[in-house]
Amino acid sequence: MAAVLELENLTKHYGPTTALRGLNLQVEAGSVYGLLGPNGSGKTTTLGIALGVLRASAGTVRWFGQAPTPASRRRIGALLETPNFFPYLSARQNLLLAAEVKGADAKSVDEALEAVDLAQRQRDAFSGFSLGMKQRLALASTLLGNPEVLVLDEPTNGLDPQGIAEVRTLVQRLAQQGKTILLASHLLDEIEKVCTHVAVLQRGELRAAGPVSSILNATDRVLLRPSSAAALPELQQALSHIPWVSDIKPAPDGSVSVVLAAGLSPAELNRALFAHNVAVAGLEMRHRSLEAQFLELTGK
Ligand SMILES: Nc1ncnc2c1ncn2[C@@H]1O[C@H](COP(=O)(O)OP(=O)(O)OP(=O)(O)O)[C@@H](O)[C@H]1O
Repeated sequence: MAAVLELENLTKHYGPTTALRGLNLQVEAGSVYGLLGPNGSGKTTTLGIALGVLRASAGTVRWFGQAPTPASRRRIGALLETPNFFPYLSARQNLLLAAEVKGADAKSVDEALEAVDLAQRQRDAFSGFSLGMKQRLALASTLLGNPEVLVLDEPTNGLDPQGIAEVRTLVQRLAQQGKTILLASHLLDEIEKVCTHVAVLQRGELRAAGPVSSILNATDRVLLRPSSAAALPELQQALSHIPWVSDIKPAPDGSVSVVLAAGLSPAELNRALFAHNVAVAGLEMRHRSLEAQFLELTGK
């Protein structure tokens, strides 16, 4: 996969405040990359530098393998803050104005309205729109000119639950259509639902990065209940002989939790124990949520 965006060693100082410290990040084509971090962790600064609206104190930005140019900028649609739509103009009129500023044509307006499911409501005034519809229109404005990449800062911020659901569904659909998406959020839930990859930022530093699924899998644990209290030592003994089992931890309730190497399943563990003549009374997968990891990573 080609790298769409590469950030190398980005550092940003705002006077005495260091907002980013040597950030490295690579966004591959076709991914939905989540930038996850608490308030003030540097997400907006990262996006601002990537888009060229902020200047880095040090480090480099490459889009599509090259230093940014006006031509590469046209391949990117961005939503950093809520656009100022005119309340009494229709959705279509607002987008036509935005298209004029961007140098996009009317066909692009039709496509964008279609993409965000507002074609039916395009003649209605913006002021009558629900929060979700307003944000979908904002997303439509990023689609003008049909960019390959979308950069979205907290796209569901301030929305009601219905609006959040609408916007998340839309982001997923745009990703399915092949857009590469870089999205900042402080919501773990959002990242888990929408993103393929995640980078966790804390105080301007990268704490973890990778596919959402591998970050989750890497820390899943399997919980085993021995057939009786007396069988516990035997179970632990057998586990210690299985090379792809690690971090064997007895729990206060008499069960044992372990970590399996990548790609191995609880069923395979059961078979391996059976081969050691050990049968367990229970075996269950405990997914450690991204939230638990995030809290651990950020020391909260
Ligand atoms: N224009 C600025 N002047 C001074 N400090 C700033 C400025 N912009 C951001 N900062 C500081 O830089 C740090 C990172 O801020 P940034 O907005 O990038 O974080 P964020 O993760 O996007 O947070 P939020 O979600 O609250 O916007 C914070 O300490 C913030 O106070």
